Amino acid sequence: MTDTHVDAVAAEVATEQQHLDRVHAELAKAGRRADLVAVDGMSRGRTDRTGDVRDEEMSGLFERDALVYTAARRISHLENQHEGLVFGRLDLEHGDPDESSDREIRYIGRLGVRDDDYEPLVIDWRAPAASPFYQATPVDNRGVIRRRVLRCSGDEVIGVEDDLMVPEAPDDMVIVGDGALLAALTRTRGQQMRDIVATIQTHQDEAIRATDRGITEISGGPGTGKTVVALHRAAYLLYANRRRYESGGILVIGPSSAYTAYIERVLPSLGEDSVVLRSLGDVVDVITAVRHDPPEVAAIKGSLQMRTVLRRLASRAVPGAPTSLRAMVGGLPVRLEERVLDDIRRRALRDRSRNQATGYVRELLAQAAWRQVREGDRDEFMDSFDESMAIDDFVAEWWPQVDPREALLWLADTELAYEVCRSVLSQGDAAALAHSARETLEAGTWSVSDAALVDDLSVRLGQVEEPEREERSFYEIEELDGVEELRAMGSAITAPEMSHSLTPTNARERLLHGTVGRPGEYAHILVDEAQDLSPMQWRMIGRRGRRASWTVVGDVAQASWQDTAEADQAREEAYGNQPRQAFHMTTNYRNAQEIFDYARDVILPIVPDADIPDAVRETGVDPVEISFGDALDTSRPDVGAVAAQALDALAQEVDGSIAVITPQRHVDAVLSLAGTHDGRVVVIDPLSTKGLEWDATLVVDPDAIASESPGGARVLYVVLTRAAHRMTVLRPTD
Ligand SMILES: Nc1ncnc2c1ncn2[C@@H]1O[C@H](COP(=O)(O)OP(=O)(O)OP(=O)(O)O)[C@@H](O)[C@H]1O
Repeated sequence: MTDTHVDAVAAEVATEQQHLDRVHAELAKAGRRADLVAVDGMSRGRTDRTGDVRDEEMSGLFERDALVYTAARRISHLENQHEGLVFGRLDLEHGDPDESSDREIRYIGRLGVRDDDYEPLVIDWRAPAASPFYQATPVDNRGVIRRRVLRCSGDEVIGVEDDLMVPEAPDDMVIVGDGALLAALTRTRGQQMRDIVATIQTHQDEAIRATDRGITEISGGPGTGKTVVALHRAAYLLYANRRRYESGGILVIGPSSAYTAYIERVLPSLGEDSVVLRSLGDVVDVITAVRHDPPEVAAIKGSLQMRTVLRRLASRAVPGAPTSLRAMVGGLPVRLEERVLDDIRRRALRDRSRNQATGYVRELLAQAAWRQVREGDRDEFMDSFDESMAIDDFVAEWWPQVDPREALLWLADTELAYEVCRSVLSQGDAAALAHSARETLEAGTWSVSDAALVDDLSVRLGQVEEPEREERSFYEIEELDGVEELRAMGSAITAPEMSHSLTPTNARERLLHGTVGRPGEYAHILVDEAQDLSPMQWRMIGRRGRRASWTVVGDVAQASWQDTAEADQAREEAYGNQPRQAFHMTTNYRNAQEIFDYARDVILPIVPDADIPDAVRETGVDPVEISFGDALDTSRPDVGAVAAQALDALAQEVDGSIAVITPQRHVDAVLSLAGTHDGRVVVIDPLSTKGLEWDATLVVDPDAIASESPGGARVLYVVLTRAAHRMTVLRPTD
């Protein structure tokens, strides 16, 4: 770089700093007089010179007015994140490009800010006036001469990167840098996902701003930005139609709590904190599951055949309930045998949901009792029946309120499991369900696939009617704390250990704390890693989006759910009859090309039609393979020692986060590496890596990962596409 160039860059940075200072001065005033700060949607009509404003955008405009008073709070939130409130600048031409008086400058930021004269100092990135920032290309420049990305640290501009959108820059315009995208991709990743608001690419922008009607499906191979695009879309929807989406709610579903912890900063950094993030294990209130069932059990629990099993569970007699009624009512002996009681149960369940049928059941019992007695005055008999404490006791035992979780635990009785699974599942599968329920009772924690079953049962049984809601119990608090610990480790590996000191009584109490509520409904549902949802999980999510529009993100080659036809059927039911639009992403922004080539060679022989994107960035460094000794080969260091050494090397090469990804069989050998290298290292199981990424990964025993995982090589493919810059693979000696 020549001295003149350095001076020119410094001058550009100084100019941008001046503008940023103006914005901050305005914001300081906003703290005192919040009504002078406008979120930009307030008058998007005035700033959009390129097109008409649609009706719903206008309603969005007025809704944003209401946010004026919260703007200062939001902005201070953004400041704390050090993300840079203003990140872009457009120089547009309105006539002769060489005539500086014909030019317009627009600054683009996370929120819109206006000065006292109501002139925009910053335009919200989601406003139509900001769209040329994302849509302009040299081929179709949309009036843009120069697009500039500002890099800021707090309120200081530390650099600029320009893209020139016309063949030659006007004489008075300086062009700096090689473009912002590559700079962003080369940066260290850290522990949490960052927003990409400054470098959204044109094809991504199209998916982000697509109409909110019906179903939007976003597909693409690993690292193509599906997740980050979907999250920006959520922020866009809130902007474009705030009334609908803020009051109706947006639900974002991801595969694991490690994933929700990973993405949870993106929306707040875009100025939105009203979106509900849930992992598949905590969609149902009062259940926070992180434990995974073994693949074969998860496959049974996820399949649509469970509907029949759950229907039978919900309608059978309560285990241990009396099988006949014997009581004296009004001095007369009442005897109702099992067959009569069964008929009453069936009739009650035909007309009502179980937990709402208690009064009705009493009526049916009274009628049956009268039919049997037929002596004296009917009304008198009915009154006596109504007031009988013996009948109260009987009803309490025979027709108690049934908690859906309790009903699922009935499966722990193998005979009962055989009965409700008859002709639907094999005896082996029924026994596996029974065994799994017993394990749940021992562990005191639900598995991720149990959540969808509880949800289904809760709808079948109806809301449990309780006198009043319980306080949050000791076990609930403890369980949530446990989850935080897991999040911190970024690993589900230790889940079963949380329960080692539980007695059967408090394990049960922990499983049943709180009350399962009705499924909440949302206006928009965003599902990430959709290829992994089991049919029963689609039903669970579908219940929350009966009137919702959807954004659904996935890649079939990364699937860990095998029966795609059944999952597709359940997905169709969840969508309902809504229009669809599809977007396909083809550029891998995450993996260095050398890393992705390695992963591609693993997946293509197994899934020949896998969606293979282009990786845009090279590092010149291939993944490293190292072998370790095992019980049969003690001439080489064991896996723990080799992993520690390989990790030291990776930690030298990258500044950011590192994951050691290990199959169950090597967990003990590598667990002590978690938290090393200044807390940069997590140890994580293969399934929990879905949707996440690190600067470097250490992949332990890939063949074992494939053989231990439900999706086999597809899960290994996920694992091999998690590293941005470096990857080391450890294999046992042949
Ligand atoms: N336009 C962009 N500018 C900067 N970074 C980007 C851009 N698009 C994507 N990225 C980065 O690429 C990485 C991969 O994105 P993301 O996790 O959304 O991909 P994905 O398609 O969901 O991946 P996978 O299916 O493998 O989980 C992230 O670090 C993301 O920030």
